[in-house]
Amino acid sequence: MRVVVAADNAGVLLKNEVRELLERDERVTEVIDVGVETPDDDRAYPVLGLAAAEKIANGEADRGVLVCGTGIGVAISANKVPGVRATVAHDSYSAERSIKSNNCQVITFGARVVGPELAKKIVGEWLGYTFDPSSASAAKVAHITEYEQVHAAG
Ligand SMILES: O=C[C@H](O)[C@H](O)COP(=O)(O)O
Repeated sequence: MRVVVAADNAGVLLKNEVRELLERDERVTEVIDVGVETPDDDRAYPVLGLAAAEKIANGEADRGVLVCGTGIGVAISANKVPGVRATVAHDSYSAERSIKSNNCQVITFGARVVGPELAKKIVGEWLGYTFDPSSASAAKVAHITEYEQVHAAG
């Protein structure tokens, strides 16, 4: 599994901790870090969230972990990229259902909301979940995709 990570300056320290976790996880074949790398880089969260989501949309990454102050801004941004489903998930159950119900490729965290140990525990669990395309949830996700395709810009 190839995982893209990104954060703004509010989330960079947590993102870097998650990146180290991912780099040690045998289920992860590649970690792509689109930044920021340090807290003095003040590029805004949409820049990073959109860049990461585009890696998924263009097939360079399978999943993403994005961090900002709340997790909300990067989730909104990532969801603007066609084909990408992203959500903030600060608890195990939501993280699990984000895959099994919603086939989200992206999980987001708020570094001002959740501690690093909880976030890393959730990421470890999240890596183990897969979406079942034959499940009852598949048609619901397909409804979103169909809307997106019908209303695609351009
Ligand atoms: O959702 C936005 C993030 O929490 C970001 O890190 C902080 O944004 P703000 O500076 O606009 O509050």
